[in-house]
Amino acid sequence: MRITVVGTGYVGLVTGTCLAEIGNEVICVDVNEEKINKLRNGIPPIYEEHLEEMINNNLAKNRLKFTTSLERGVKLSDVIFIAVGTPPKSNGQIDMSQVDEVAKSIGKYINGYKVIVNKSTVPVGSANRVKNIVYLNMKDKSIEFDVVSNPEFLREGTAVFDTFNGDRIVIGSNSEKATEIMKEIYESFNIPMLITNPESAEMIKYASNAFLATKISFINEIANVCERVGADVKEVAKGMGIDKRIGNKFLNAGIGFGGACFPKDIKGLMQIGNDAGYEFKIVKKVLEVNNAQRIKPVEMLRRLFGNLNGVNVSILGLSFKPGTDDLREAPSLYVIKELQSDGANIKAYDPIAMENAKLVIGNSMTYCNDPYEAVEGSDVVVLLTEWAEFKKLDFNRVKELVNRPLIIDGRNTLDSNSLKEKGFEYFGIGLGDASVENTGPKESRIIRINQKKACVL
Ligand SMILES: NC(=O)C1=CN([C@@H]2O[C@H](COP(=O)(O)OP(=O)(O)OC[C@H]3O[C@@H](n4cnc5c(N)ncnc54)[C@H](O)[C@@H]3O)[C@@H](O)[C@H]2O)C=CC1
Ligand SMILES: O=C(O)[C@H]1O[C@H](OP(=O)(O)OP(=O)(O)OC[C@H]2O[C@@H](n3ccc(=O)[nH]c3=O)[C@H](O)[C@@H]2O)[C@H](O)[C@@H](O)[C@@H]1O
Repeated sequence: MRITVVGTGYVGLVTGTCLAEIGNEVICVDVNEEKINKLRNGIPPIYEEHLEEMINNNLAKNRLKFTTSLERGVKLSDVIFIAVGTPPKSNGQIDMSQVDEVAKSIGKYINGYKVIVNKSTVPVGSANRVKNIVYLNMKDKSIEFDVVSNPEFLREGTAVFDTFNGDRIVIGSNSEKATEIMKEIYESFNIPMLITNPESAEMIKYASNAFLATKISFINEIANVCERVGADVKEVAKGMGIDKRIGNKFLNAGIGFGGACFPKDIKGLMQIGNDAGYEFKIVKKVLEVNNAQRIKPVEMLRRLFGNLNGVNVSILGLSFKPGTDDLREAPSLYVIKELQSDGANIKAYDPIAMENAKLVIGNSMTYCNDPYEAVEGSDVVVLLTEWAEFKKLDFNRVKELVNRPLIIDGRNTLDSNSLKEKGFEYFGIGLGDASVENTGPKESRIIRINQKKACVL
Protein backbone atom coordinates (compact mmCIF):
# COMPACT_ATOMS: atom_id res chain seq x y z
CA MET A 1 0.00 0.00 0.00
CA ARG A 2 1.14 3.59 -0.60
CA ILE A 3 1.18 5.39 2.74
CA THR A 4 2.21 8.87 3.82
CA VAL A 5 3.05 9.69 7.42
CA VAL A 6 3.08 13.38 8.33
CA GLY A 7 5.41 14.24 11.23
CA THR A 8 8.69 12.40 11.83
CA GLY A 9 8.79 12.52 15.62
CA TYR A 10 8.74 9.46 17.89
CA VAL A 11 5.39 8.31 16.59
CA GLY A 12 5.54 9.30 12.92
CA LEU A 13 9.06 8.11 12.25
CA VAL A 14 8.61 4.79 14.03
CA THR A 15 5.19 4.18 12.43
CA GLY A 16 6.44 5.08 8.96
CA THR A 17 9.56 2.96 9.25
CA CYS A 18 7.68 -0.07 10.61
CA LEU A 19 5.04 0.21 7.88
CA ALA A 20 7.86 0.23 5.30
CA GLU A 21 9.48 -2.74 7.03
CA ILE A 22 6.38 -4.87 6.39
CA GLY A 23 6.47 -4.00 2.69
CA ASN A 24 4.50 -0.78 2.20
CA GLU A 25 5.76 2.15 0.14
CA VAL A 26 6.03 4.91 2.71
CA ILE A 27 6.63 8.63 2.37
CA CYS A 28 7.48 10.46 5.61
CA VAL A 29 6.84 14.20 5.56
CA ASP A 30 8.08 16.82 8.00
CA VAL A 31 8.30 20.62 7.97
CA ASN A 32 11.70 20.43 9.61
CA GLU A 33 14.24 20.44 6.76
CA GLU A 34 17.16 19.56 8.98
CA LYS A 35 15.39 16.41 10.19
CA ILE A 36 14.47 15.39 6.66
CA ASN A 37 18.03 15.91 5.39
CA LYS A 38 19.40 13.77 8.21
CA LEU A 39 16.80 11.08 7.62
CA ARG A 40 17.58 10.96 3.89
CA ASN A 41 21.10 10.07 4.97
CA GLY A 42 19.81 7.39 7.32
CA ILE A 43 20.38 9.37 10.52
CA PRO A 44 17.38 9.38 12.91
CA PRO A 45 16.96 12.61 14.90
CA ILE A 46 15.86 10.58 17.95
CA TYR A 47 17.30 7.58 19.73
CA GLU A 48 15.21 4.40 19.53
CA GLU A 49 16.57 0.89 19.61
CA HIS A 50 16.69 -0.76 16.12
CA LEU A 51 15.33 2.35 14.40
CA GLU A 52 18.49 3.42 12.61
CA GLU A 53 19.16 0.01 11.05
CA MET A 54 15.53 -0.30 9.98
CA ILE A 55 15.53 3.16 8.37
CA ASN A 56 18.69 2.35 6.44
CA ASN A 57 17.39 -1.05 5.40
CA ASN A 58 14.19 0.46 3.98
CA LEU A 59 15.94 3.44 2.37
CA ALA A 60 18.15 0.94 0.56
CA LYS A 61 15.10 -1.01 -0.62
CA ASN A 62 13.54 2.25 -1.82
CA ARG A 63 10.41 1.63 0.27
CA LEU A 64 10.97 4.59 2.57
CA LYS A 65 11.27 8.19 1.39
CA PHE A 66 11.62 11.46 3.26
CA THR A 67 10.38 14.83 2.03
CA THR A 68 9.26 18.26 3.19
CA SER A 69 6.60 18.31 0.46
CA LEU A 70 3.21 17.48 1.90
CA GLU A 71 1.80 18.00 -1.60
CA ARG A 72 3.80 14.97 -2.85
CA GLY A 73 2.85 13.03 0.25
CA VAL A 74 -0.86 13.66 -0.28
CA LYS A 75 -0.93 13.12 -4.03
CA LEU A 76 1.15 9.95 -4.13
CA SER A 77 -0.52 7.97 -1.32
CA ASP A 78 -3.86 6.31 -0.57
CA VAL A 79 -3.58 6.55 3.20
CA ILE A 80 -2.27 9.57 5.11
CA PHE A 81 -1.34 9.24 8.78
CA ILE A 82 -1.26 12.50 10.77
CA ALA A 83 1.40 12.09 13.48
CA VAL A 84 2.32 15.69 14.31
CA GLY A 85 2.61 17.13 17.81
CA THR A 86 -0.36 18.06 20.00
CA PRO A 87 1.49 19.86 22.80
CA PRO A 88 -0.25 21.48 25.74
CA LYS A 89 -0.79 25.25 25.58
CA SER A 90 0.35 27.29 28.57
CA ASN A 91 -3.20 26.98 30.01
CA GLY A 92 -3.04 23.16 29.69
CA GLN A 93 -5.39 23.08 26.70
CA ILE A 94 -4.50 20.87 23.74
CA ASP A 95 -2.82 22.78 20.93
CA MET A 96 -4.35 21.44 17.72
CA SER A 97 -2.64 23.91 15.39
CA GLN A 98 -0.22 21.37 13.84
CA VAL A 99 -3.05 18.92 13.12
CA ASP A 100 -5.26 21.69 11.70
CA GLU A 101 -2.44 22.87 9.45
CA VAL A 102 -1.91 19.38 8.03
CA ALA A 103 -5.66 18.89 7.53
CA LYS A 104 -5.81 22.18 5.58
CA SER A 105 -2.99 21.07 3.29
CA ILE A 106 -4.56 17.65 2.75
CA GLY A 107 -7.76 19.41 1.66
CA LYS A 108 -5.76 21.63 -0.69
CA TYR A 109 -3.85 18.78 -2.37
CA ILE A 110 -6.33 15.91 -2.25
CA ASN A 111 -6.60 14.30 -5.69
CA GLY A 112 -8.70 11.16 -5.09
CA TYR A 113 -10.11 8.89 -2.37
CA LYS A 114 -7.89 8.90 0.74
CA VAL A 115 -8.10 7.49 4.21
CA ILE A 116 -6.86 10.14 6.63
CA VAL A 117 -5.70 8.64 9.91
CA ASN A 118 -5.47 10.59 13.16
CA LYS A 119 -2.49 8.92 14.85
CA SER A 120 -1.66 11.92 17.03
CA THR A 121 -3.32 11.99 20.44
CA VAL A 122 -6.26 14.32 19.85
CA PRO A 123 -9.37 15.27 21.81
CA VAL A 124 -12.68 13.54 21.32
CA GLY A 125 -14.34 14.98 18.23
CA SER A 126 -11.09 15.46 16.32
CA ALA A 127 -11.93 13.01 13.52
CA ASN A 128 -14.90 15.26 12.73
CA ARG A 129 -12.77 18.36 13.14
CA VAL A 130 -10.21 17.07 10.61
CA LYS A 131 -13.01 16.00 8.25
CA ASN A 132 -14.49 19.50 8.29
CA ILE A 133 -11.16 21.23 7.76
CA VAL A 134 -10.24 18.95 4.85
CA TYR A 135 -13.64 19.47 3.25
CA LEU A 136 -13.56 23.26 3.65
CA ASN A 137 -10.17 23.40 1.91
CA MET A 138 -11.03 21.11 -1.02
CA LYS A 139 -11.46 22.68 -4.44
CA ASP A 140 -13.22 19.65 -5.90
CA LYS A 141 -15.92 18.83 -3.36
CA SER A 142 -16.86 15.63 -5.19
CA ILE A 143 -13.68 13.83 -4.05
CA GLU A 144 -14.41 11.27 -1.34
CA PHE A 145 -12.32 10.67 1.76
CA ASP A 146 -12.67 9.21 5.23
CA VAL A 147 -11.10 10.16 8.53
CA VAL A 148 -10.38 7.46 11.07
CA SER A 149 -8.94 7.58 14.55
CA ASN A 150 -6.05 5.19 15.20
CA PRO A 151 -4.41 6.20 18.48
CA GLU A 152 -0.87 5.12 19.22
CA PHE A 153 0.19 3.21 22.34
CA LEU A 154 3.94 2.84 21.82
CA ARG A 155 6.34 3.74 24.59
CA GLU A 156 9.49 5.73 23.99
CA GLY A 157 12.60 3.62 24.32
CA THR A 158 10.80 0.49 23.13
CA ALA A 159 8.88 2.12 20.29
CA VAL A 160 9.87 -0.32 17.53
CA PHE A 161 9.26 -3.37 19.71
CA ASP A 162 5.89 -1.98 20.83
CA THR A 163 4.79 -1.30 17.26
CA PHE A 164 5.23 -4.97 16.36
CA ASN A 165 4.13 -6.34 19.73
CA GLY A 166 1.38 -4.01 20.96
CA ASP A 167 -1.51 -5.36 23.02
CA ARG A 168 -4.14 -3.90 20.68
CA ILE A 169 -4.70 -1.76 17.63
CA VAL A 170 -7.66 0.57 17.98
CA ILE A 171 -9.45 1.74 14.86
CA GLY A 172 -12.22 4.30 15.23
CA SER A 173 -14.11 4.50 11.97
CA ASN A 174 -17.58 5.21 10.64
CA SER A 175 -16.75 3.96 7.17
CA GLU A 176 -16.60 0.28 6.18
CA LYS A 177 -14.33 1.06 3.25
CA ALA A 178 -11.81 2.85 5.49
CA THR A 179 -12.04 0.12 8.13
CA GLU A 180 -11.17 -2.56 5.57
CA ILE A 181 -8.17 -0.56 4.36
CA MET A 182 -6.94 -0.09 7.95
CA LYS A 183 -7.39 -3.81 8.65
CA GLU A 184 -5.36 -4.62 5.56
CA ILE A 185 -2.54 -2.33 6.70
CA TYR A 186 -2.36 -3.90 10.16
CA GLU A 187 -3.21 -7.52 9.28
CA SER A 188 0.37 -8.77 9.24
CA PHE A 189 1.14 -7.30 12.68
CA ASN A 190 -0.98 -10.08 14.19
CA ILE A 191 -2.15 -7.83 17.02
CA PRO A 192 -5.79 -7.91 18.21
CA MET A 193 -7.80 -5.10 16.62
CA LEU A 194 -10.64 -3.23 18.25
CA ILE A 195 -12.92 -1.58 15.73
CA THR A 196 -15.09 1.13 17.22
CA ASN A 197 -16.37 4.61 16.48
CA PRO A 198 -13.92 7.54 16.30
CA GLU A 199 -15.10 9.15 19.54
CA SER A 200 -14.54 5.97 21.57
CA ALA A 201 -11.14 5.42 19.95
CA GLU A 202 -10.09 8.97 20.86
CA MET A 203 -11.28 8.47 24.43
CA ILE A 204 -9.53 5.08 24.74
CA LYS A 205 -6.19 6.81 24.25
CA TYR A 206 -6.69 9.43 26.99
CA ALA A 207 -8.32 6.95 29.36
CA SER A 208 -5.43 4.48 28.94
CA ASN A 209 -2.70 7.02 29.60
CA ALA A 210 -4.56 8.55 32.52
CA PHE A 211 -5.17 5.12 34.05
CA LEU A 212 -1.50 4.15 33.79
CA ALA A 213 -0.49 7.46 35.35
CA THR A 214 -3.05 6.87 38.10
CA LYS A 215 -1.46 3.50 38.88
CA ILE A 216 1.91 5.22 39.26
CA SER A 217 0.68 8.00 41.53
CA PHE A 218 -1.29 5.45 43.54
CA ILE A 219 1.75 3.26 44.20
CA ASN A 220 3.81 6.36 44.97
CA GLU A 221 1.33 7.37 47.63
CA ILE A 222 1.44 3.81 48.98
CA ALA A 223 5.25 4.17 49.04
CA ASN A 224 5.00 7.41 50.99
CA VAL A 225 2.88 5.66 53.61
CA CYS A 226 5.15 2.57 53.58
CA GLU A 227 8.01 4.81 54.67
CA ARG A 228 6.08 5.98 57.65
CA VAL A 229 4.92 2.54 58.79
CA GLY A 230 7.97 0.39 58.04
CA ALA A 231 6.51 -1.47 55.05
CA ASP A 232 8.40 -2.10 51.81
CA VAL A 233 6.60 -0.86 48.71
CA LYS A 234 8.38 -3.35 46.46
CA GLU A 235 6.90 -6.21 48.48
CA VAL A 236 3.53 -4.47 48.61
CA ALA A 237 3.51 -4.01 44.81
CA LYS A 238 4.50 -7.65 44.34
CA GLY A 239 1.68 -8.78 46.58
CA MET A 240 -0.84 -6.54 44.85
CA GLY A 241 0.32 -7.45 41.36
CA ILE A 242 -0.23 -11.18 41.82
CA ASP A 243 -3.94 -10.40 41.78
CA LYS A 244 -4.73 -10.61 38.06
CA ARG A 245 -7.38 -7.94 38.43
CA ILE A 246 -4.67 -5.50 39.48
CA GLY A 247 -1.72 -6.75 37.40
CA ASN A 248 1.93 -6.27 38.20
CA LYS A 249 2.76 -3.59 35.62
CA PHE A 250 3.14 0.12 36.35
CA LEU A 251 3.49 -0.42 40.06
CA ASN A 252 7.12 0.67 40.34
CA ALA A 253 7.26 3.36 42.99
CA GLY A 254 9.82 6.11 42.57
CA ILE A 255 10.10 9.74 41.63
CA GLY A 256 7.04 9.71 39.43
CA PHE A 257 6.27 9.93 35.76
CA GLY A 258 7.66 12.30 33.18
CA GLY A 259 7.70 12.32 29.41
CA ALA A 260 5.84 14.16 26.72
CA CYS A 261 2.57 12.33 27.19
CA PHE A 262 1.32 11.41 30.67
CA PRO A 263 1.37 14.98 32.07
CA LYS A 264 0.04 16.40 28.79
CA ASP A 265 -2.68 13.80 28.31
CA ILE A 266 -3.92 14.11 31.88
CA LYS A 267 -4.36 17.83 31.34
CA GLY A 268 -5.98 16.99 28.00
CA LEU A 269 -8.47 14.64 29.67
CA MET A 270 -9.30 17.30 32.24
CA GLN A 271 -10.01 19.68 29.38
CA ILE A 272 -12.17 17.13 27.56
CA GLY A 273 -14.14 16.70 30.80
CA ASN A 274 -14.41 20.46 31.36
CA ASP A 275 -15.58 21.09 27.82
CA ALA A 276 -18.28 18.51 28.41
CA GLY A 277 -19.28 20.15 31.71
CA TYR A 278 -17.65 17.51 33.93
CA GLU A 279 -14.87 18.03 36.44
CA PHE A 280 -12.47 15.10 36.32
CA LYS A 281 -11.34 14.88 39.95
CA ILE A 282 -9.13 11.79 40.12
CA VAL A 283 -6.62 12.72 37.45
CA LYS A 284 -6.22 16.20 38.91
CA LYS A 285 -4.94 14.57 42.10
CA VAL A 286 -2.76 12.17 40.09
CA LEU A 287 -0.92 15.16 38.70
CA GLU A 288 -0.65 16.85 42.11
CA VAL A 289 0.83 13.70 43.66
CA ASN A 290 3.28 13.42 40.78
CA ASN A 291 4.38 17.05 41.08
CA ALA A 292 5.36 16.46 44.69
CA GLN A 293 6.88 13.03 44.06
CA ARG A 294 9.30 14.12 41.38
CA ILE A 295 11.15 16.43 43.78
CA LYS A 296 11.12 13.89 46.61
CA PRO A 297 14.89 13.24 46.36
CA VAL A 298 15.47 16.92 47.15
CA GLU A 299 13.18 16.73 50.17
CA MET A 300 15.16 13.68 51.32
CA LEU A 301 18.45 15.55 50.91
CA ARG A 302 17.13 18.57 52.78
CA ARG A 303 16.23 16.24 55.61
CA LEU A 304 19.63 14.52 55.56
CA PHE A 305 21.84 17.60 55.14
CA GLY A 306 19.74 20.42 56.57
CA ASN A 307 21.32 22.94 54.25
CA LEU A 308 22.27 21.99 50.69
CA ASN A 309 24.40 25.04 50.01
CA GLY A 310 27.77 23.81 48.70
CA VAL A 311 26.80 20.11 48.91
CA ASN A 312 28.26 18.09 46.01
CA VAL A 313 25.44 16.14 44.38
CA SER A 314 26.13 13.56 41.66
CA ILE A 315 23.16 12.77 39.45
CA LEU A 316 23.00 9.48 37.58
CA GLY A 317 20.36 9.53 34.82
CA LEU A 318 18.63 12.52 33.27
CA SER A 319 16.14 11.17 30.70
CA PHE A 320 12.56 10.68 31.86
CA LYS A 321 13.09 6.91 31.66
CA PRO A 322 15.73 4.50 30.37
CA GLY A 323 16.11 3.77 26.67
CA THR A 324 15.42 7.29 25.46
CA ASP A 325 17.23 10.62 25.18
CA ASP A 326 13.95 12.46 25.81
CA LEU A 327 13.99 14.99 28.65
CA ARG A 328 10.48 16.33 28.24
CA GLU A 329 8.92 16.68 31.73
CA ALA A 330 11.74 14.51 33.13
CA PRO A 331 11.78 14.50 36.95
CA SER A 332 15.53 15.25 36.69
CA LEU A 333 14.74 18.77 35.43
CA TYR A 334 12.70 19.53 38.53
CA VAL A 335 15.24 17.95 40.88
CA ILE A 336 18.08 19.96 39.33
CA LYS A 337 16.12 23.22 39.50
CA GLU A 338 15.39 22.70 43.21
CA LEU A 339 18.97 21.67 44.01
CA GLN A 340 20.33 24.70 42.20
CA SER A 341 18.03 27.04 44.07
CA ASP A 342 19.39 25.51 47.30
CA GLY A 343 22.98 26.17 46.17
CA ALA A 344 24.11 22.56 45.61
CA ASN A 345 26.97 21.78 43.19
CA ILE A 346 25.78 19.32 40.57
CA LYS A 347 27.67 16.87 38.40
CA ALA A 348 25.62 14.62 36.13
CA TYR A 349 25.89 11.71 33.76
CA ASP A 350 23.38 10.00 31.46
CA PRO A 351 24.30 7.31 28.91
CA ILE A 352 22.23 8.82 26.07
CA ALA A 353 20.64 12.13 27.03
CA MET A 354 23.76 14.29 27.61
CA GLU A 355 23.50 16.30 24.39
CA ASN A 356 19.81 16.99 24.92
CA ALA A 357 20.50 17.89 28.54
CA LYS A 358 23.09 20.48 27.52
CA LEU A 359 20.49 22.09 25.27
CA VAL A 360 17.74 22.06 27.90
CA ILE A 361 19.67 22.71 31.14
CA GLY A 362 22.60 24.75 29.81
CA ASN A 363 25.96 25.14 31.52
CA SER A 364 24.74 25.58 35.09
CA MET A 365 26.00 22.11 36.05
CA THR A 366 28.93 19.85 35.19
CA TYR A 367 28.41 17.19 32.52
CA CYS A 368 30.56 14.10 32.95
CA ASN A 369 31.81 11.53 30.46
CA ASP A 370 31.10 8.51 32.60
CA PRO A 371 29.44 7.64 35.92
CA TYR A 372 32.74 7.38 37.77
CA GLU A 373 33.71 10.92 36.79
CA ALA A 374 30.26 12.03 37.96
CA VAL A 375 30.58 10.51 41.44
CA GLU A 376 34.11 11.72 42.13
CA GLY A 377 34.16 13.93 45.25
CA SER A 378 30.41 13.64 45.79
CA ASP A 379 28.60 14.03 49.10
CA VAL A 380 25.61 12.13 47.75
CA VAL A 381 24.84 10.12 44.62
CA VAL A 382 21.25 10.51 43.40
CA LEU A 383 19.96 8.01 40.85
CA LEU A 384 17.09 9.43 38.82
CA THR A 385 16.82 7.09 35.80
CA GLU A 386 17.17 3.32 36.10
CA TRP A 387 19.59 2.76 33.21
CA ALA A 388 20.85 -0.86 33.29
CA GLU A 389 24.49 0.29 33.38
CA PHE A 390 24.01 1.89 36.80
CA LYS A 391 23.16 -1.50 38.30
CA LYS A 392 26.44 -2.86 36.97
CA LEU A 393 28.66 -0.12 38.42
CA ASP A 394 31.70 -1.20 40.40
CA PHE A 395 30.46 0.17 43.72
CA ASN A 396 33.78 -0.57 45.44
CA ARG A 397 35.33 1.89 43.00
CA VAL A 398 32.44 4.31 43.54
CA LYS A 399 33.10 4.16 47.29
CA GLU A 400 36.75 5.05 46.75
CA LEU A 401 35.78 8.05 44.65
CA VAL A 402 33.05 9.70 46.74
CA ASN A 403 33.41 11.96 49.77
CA ARG A 404 30.53 10.26 51.55
CA PRO A 405 29.14 6.85 50.54
CA LEU A 406 25.51 7.95 50.44
CA ILE A 407 23.04 6.93 47.73
CA ILE A 408 19.49 8.10 47.09
CA ASP A 409 17.90 5.64 44.68
CA GLY A 410 14.94 7.45 43.10
CA ARG A 411 13.91 4.35 41.16
CA ASN A 412 14.47 1.59 43.77
CA THR A 413 16.68 -0.14 41.26
CA LEU A 414 19.97 -0.81 43.05
CA ASP A 415 20.72 -3.76 45.33
CA SER A 416 20.32 -2.12 48.73
CA ASN A 417 21.70 -5.08 50.73
CA SER A 418 24.86 -5.34 48.69
CA LEU A 419 25.37 -1.56 48.92
CA LYS A 420 24.89 -1.57 52.67
CA GLU A 421 27.38 -4.45 52.97
CA LYS A 422 29.87 -2.32 51.05
CA GLY A 423 29.38 0.43 53.60
CA PHE A 424 26.98 2.73 51.77
CA GLU A 425 24.11 4.59 53.39
CA TYR A 426 21.24 3.69 51.04
CA PHE A 427 17.81 5.32 50.76
CA GLY A 428 15.09 4.38 48.31
CA ILE A 429 11.45 5.38 47.89
CA GLY A 430 9.01 3.64 50.21
CA LEU A 431 11.42 0.97 51.35
CA GLY A 432 10.53 0.73 55.00
CA ASP A 433 13.75 0.92 56.98
CA ALA A 434 15.69 2.28 53.99
CA SER A 435 13.69 5.51 54.15
CA VAL A 436 14.92 8.92 55.07
CA GLU A 437 11.79 9.19 57.21
CA ASN A 438 13.36 6.60 59.49
CA THR A 439 16.74 8.26 60.03
CA GLY A 440 17.64 10.63 62.82
CA PRO A 441 17.00 10.37 66.54
CA LYS A 442 14.48 7.73 67.51
CA GLU A 443 12.03 10.18 69.06
CA SER A 444 11.73 12.14 65.80
CA ARG A 445 10.78 9.06 63.81
CA ILE A 446 7.28 8.91 62.45
CA ILE A 447 4.96 6.05 63.50
CA ARG A 448 6.69 2.71 63.08
CA ILE A 449 4.82 -0.53 63.11
CA ASN A 450 6.37 -3.11 65.38
CA GLN A 451 7.24 -5.56 62.66
CA LYS A 452 7.39 -8.46 65.10
CA LYS A 453 3.64 -8.16 65.34
CA ALA A 454 3.22 -8.89 61.65
CA CYS A 455 1.57 -12.22 60.94
CA VAL A 456 3.30 -14.68 58.67
CA LEU A 457 0.66 -16.39 56.54
N1 LIG B 1 6.07 10.27 21.98
C1 LIG B 1 5.33 9.20 22.25
O1 LIG B 1 5.82 8.22 22.84
C2 LIG B 1 3.90 9.13 21.84
C3 LIG B 1 3.25 10.23 21.31
N2 LIG B 1 1.92 10.15 20.97
C4 LIG B 1 1.25 11.28 20.34
O2 LIG B 1 1.68 11.35 18.98
C5 LIG B 1 1.78 12.70 18.54
C6 LIG B 1 3.19 12.98 18.06
O3 LIG B 1 4.07 12.83 19.15
P1 LIG B 1 5.66 12.81 18.95
O4 LIG B 1 6.00 11.93 17.81
O5 LIG B 1 6.24 12.54 20.27
O6 LIG B 1 5.89 14.33 18.53
P2 LIG B 1 7.22 15.08 18.10
O7 LIG B 1 7.09 16.45 18.59
O8 LIG B 1 8.41 14.24 18.43
O9 LIG B 1 7.12 15.11 16.48
C7 LIG B 1 6.17 15.83 15.77
C8 LIG B 1 6.76 16.13 14.38
O10 LIG B 1 5.77 16.76 13.57
C9 LIG B 1 6.42 17.72 12.76
N3 LIG B 1 5.42 18.67 12.25
C10 LIG B 1 4.79 19.68 12.92
N4 LIG B 1 3.96 20.33 12.10
C11 LIG B 1 4.05 19.73 10.89
C12 LIG B 1 3.43 19.96 9.63
N5 LIG B 1 2.53 20.94 9.47
N6 LIG B 1 3.77 19.17 8.60
C13 LIG B 1 4.68 18.19 8.76
N7 LIG B 1 5.30 17.92 9.93
C14 LIG B 1 4.99 18.68 10.98
C15 LIG B 1 7.44 18.33 13.67
O11 LIG B 1 8.46 18.98 12.95
C16 LIG B 1 7.95 17.08 14.41
O12 LIG B 1 9.04 16.49 13.73
C17 LIG B 1 1.34 13.54 19.75
O13 LIG B 1 -0.03 13.79 19.64
C18 LIG B 1 1.61 12.63 20.93
O14 LIG B 1 0.77 12.91 22.02
C19 LIG B 1 1.21 9.00 21.11
C20 LIG B 1 1.80 7.88 21.62
C21 LIG B 1 3.20 7.84 22.01
O1 LIG C 1 1.00 8.35 24.81
C1 LIG C 1 2.18 8.19 24.95
O2 LIG C 1 3.04 8.98 24.62
C2 LIG C 1 2.72 6.95 25.59
O3 LIG C 1 2.85 7.25 27.01
C3 LIG C 1 3.41 6.19 27.78
O4 LIG C 1 4.70 5.84 27.29
P1 LIG C 1 6.02 6.66 27.70
O5 LIG C 1 5.65 8.00 28.21
O6 LIG C 1 6.93 6.56 26.54
O7 LIG C 1 6.72 5.85 28.85
P2 LIG C 1 6.24 4.88 30.04
O8 LIG C 1 7.04 3.65 29.96
O9 LIG C 1 4.79 4.73 30.08
O10 LIG C 1 6.73 5.70 31.31
C4 LIG C 1 6.22 6.98 31.60
C5 LIG C 1 6.77 7.48 32.90
O11 LIG C 1 6.26 6.73 33.99
C6 LIG C 1 7.30 6.31 34.85
N1 LIG C 1 6.90 5.01 35.44
C7 LIG C 1 6.47 3.99 34.67
C8 LIG C 1 6.08 2.79 35.23
C9 LIG C 1 6.13 2.63 36.62
O12 LIG C 1 5.78 1.58 37.19
N2 LIG C 1 6.57 3.67 37.37
C10 LIG C 1 6.95 4.86 36.82
O13 LIG C 1 7.33 5.80 37.56
C11 LIG C 1 8.52 6.20 33.95
O14 LIG C 1 9.70 6.30 34.69
C12 LIG C 1 8.30 7.38 33.02
O15 LIG C 1 8.80 8.56 33.59
C13 LIG C 1 2.51 4.94 27.63
O16 LIG C 1 3.10 3.85 28.35
C14 LIG C 1 2.34 4.55 26.17
O17 LIG C 1 1.44 3.46 26.05
C15 LIG C 1 1.79 5.76 25.41
O18 LIG C 1 1.68 5.46 24.02
